[in-house]
Amino acid sequence: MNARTASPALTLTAPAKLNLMLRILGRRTDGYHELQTVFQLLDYGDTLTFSSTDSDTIELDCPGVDVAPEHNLIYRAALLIKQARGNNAPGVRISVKKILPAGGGVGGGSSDAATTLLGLNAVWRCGLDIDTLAELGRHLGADVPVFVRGYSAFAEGVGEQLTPVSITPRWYLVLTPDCHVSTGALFSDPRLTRDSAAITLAALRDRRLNTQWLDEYAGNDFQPLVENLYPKVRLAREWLAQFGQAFLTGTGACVFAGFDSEASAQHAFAKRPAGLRGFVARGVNESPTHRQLAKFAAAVQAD
Ligand SMILES: C[C@@](CO)(OP(=O)(O)O)[C@H](O)COP(=O)(O)OP(=O)(O)OC[C@H]1O[C@@H](n2ccc(N)nc2=O)[C@H](O)[C@@H]1O
Ligand SMILES: Nc1ncnc2c1ncn2[C@@H]1O[C@H](COP(=O)(O)OP(=O)(O)O)[C@@H](O)[C@H]1O
Repeated sequence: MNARTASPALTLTAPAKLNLMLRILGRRTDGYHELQTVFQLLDYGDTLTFSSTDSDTIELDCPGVDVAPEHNLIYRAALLIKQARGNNAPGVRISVKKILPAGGGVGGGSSDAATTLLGLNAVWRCGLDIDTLAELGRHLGADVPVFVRGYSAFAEGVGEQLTPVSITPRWYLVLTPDCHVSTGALFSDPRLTRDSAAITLAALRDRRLNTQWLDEYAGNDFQPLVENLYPKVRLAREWLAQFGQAFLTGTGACVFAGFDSEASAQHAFAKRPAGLRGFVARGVNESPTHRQLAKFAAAVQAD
């Protein structure tokens, strides 16, 4: 192995998120929307492995994502880090095990992008700090910074102003209706309501969001429009509602409900209507990616 390819392979989880509440407050002059949302990270996601190669290219093996390789958010994130590194970055192969539904509102593409920024920063020893990586991520998508920072958060602005929160841990059953919702098309739909009242930071109290807080503020402003446009989403959400409050995440199409135990979530999942896909996952306040990165850094240092 030559000096430019000396890093060991690194495998990281790119976790999913749920929007436990989402309010659209208004539209800015640049067309983007002011939001308030609670990002709940999940201990469940895609797996990305970064291996050094002897070439100086970025090779991407990402089956299951229906976009040209150069438009894949993983490739675009890798290019950004390569440019930020400035001097000749070694080659890398990025192999992806994709389990999150693309365009499902669970942030799979954004999380893959954030994990690539974090992973290559470590493998290539770029030394970029989290603020710089979050800023790079913002150019790839509004949801990328929360995954770069790696904590569940109350988000404002277009989703980049983050206040860490501690959410009472729960298990979530997430269902994936078989339809693709375009985020851009929804935001530009004239029927979308954009005038929700803002939650004040004071309402976050001590930043501990328990189930009582969530019961009070839960709801997603995209839900009525999405259910109108995609009846399969409404059917899935109504089926879930027999187990407790059920909501759309992000712009959909996934819907979710919270449970007190894994067993009760799995029990409900086992009863789902035929043909409906989904998964059960635990809500976490810290991203699994950051835990794995800390282990990698310790191993590299000990080497
Ligand atoms: C609304 C959320 C909630 O999590 O939906 P999901 O994507 O997760 O479903 C996200 O913030 C979405 O973020 P993300 O999916 O990264 O969106 P981007 O690629 O940045 O933007 C896609 C398009 O949506 C519109 N857009 C996006 C974010 C925003 N705050 N206002 C907007 O108007 C813009 O037209 C933009 O061109
Ligand atoms: N690595 C990737 N994984 C998933 N989607 C990707 C990826 N790269 C680019 N995309 C594109 O980004 C869009 C949104 O992806 P995603 O983050 O999964 O959606 P959402 O924000 O709704 O959860 C997809 O529909 C797809 O066209």
